[in-house]
Amino acid sequence: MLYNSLISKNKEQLQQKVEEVVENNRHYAKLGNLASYIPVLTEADPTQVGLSIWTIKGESFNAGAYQTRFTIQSISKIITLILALLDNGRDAVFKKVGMEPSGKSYNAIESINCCNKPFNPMINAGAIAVTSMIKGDSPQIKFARIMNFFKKITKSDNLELDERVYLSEKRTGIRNRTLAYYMKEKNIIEGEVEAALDLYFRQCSILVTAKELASLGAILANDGVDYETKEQIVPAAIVKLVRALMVTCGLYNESGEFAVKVGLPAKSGVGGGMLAIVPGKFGIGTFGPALDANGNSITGLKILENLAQALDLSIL
Ligand SMILES: NC(=O)CC[C@H](N)C(=O)O
Repeated sequence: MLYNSLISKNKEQLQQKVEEVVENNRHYAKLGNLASYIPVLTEADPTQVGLSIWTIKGESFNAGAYQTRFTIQSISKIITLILALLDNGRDAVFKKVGMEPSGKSYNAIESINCCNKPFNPMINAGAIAVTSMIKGDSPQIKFARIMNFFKKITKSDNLELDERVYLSEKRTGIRNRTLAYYMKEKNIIEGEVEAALDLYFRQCSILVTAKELASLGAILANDGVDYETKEQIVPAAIVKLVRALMVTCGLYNESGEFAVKVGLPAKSGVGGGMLAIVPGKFGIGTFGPALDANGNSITGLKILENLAQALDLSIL
């Protein structure tokens, strides 16, 4: 495989490739738009592009705005899903949330299936339901548990909440409120609806970098084992489940096209981040806040497509 020969023989070649794909795809930013339904997100610089690769041997290759901080948004859904699975077990979680692609956008009003469950944990409705299952005696304790787990799984102590983005979304998140109240009526949301929404808005507003996403990706590529300490942070069976949902639902109604063009488990966020996993090899984090019509980073998609082709990365 090209990747194997690159990593063992010539690290400079891989570093060069990383820089090249960032430069070659920069211009696509012009074709996208910032997420304006969360007003503070329109303050981002749409021309920024960054890429980071973190291997399971602990090596990293970076280019462009890979250290710029942005809100994690929907990429947080995979981390809270892992925590909810650890807290409640697989049966309890999937009693309330489905495992099928919805074929609709991440905040579609048609997010609930015929059994009154949200289609999957990667769309907003499913993620809000999952977040409502996280354990803790108070909202503060629940958020502290989420934050600590985010820090552990990204191997970064620098994570913090972007208070302005959080308040901006809390004020304007009417669609998420609508979905959550409907799910409360159907007994999907546990506890108070506003408390679940508040926790969800907070988890989405945690600041990360492309490099931190790549590090998280490396742990998921390494079947849940921290590539430095060798600690099993997430059981391998949960990693498999999450990677499967990323392939089928991670990019919402663009997941099928992405599987054809790239062929990797991935998750996007409207803050401009993308995370992709190359099992057994490395994690990839990208940043580019200009989004396509489906809410996925336009430069992130192009970068991943180019990288997958150049390094023959598809797992399919
Ligand atoms: N796709 C996304 O990143 C959506 C996350 C955003 N916080 C929302 O709930 O709408």
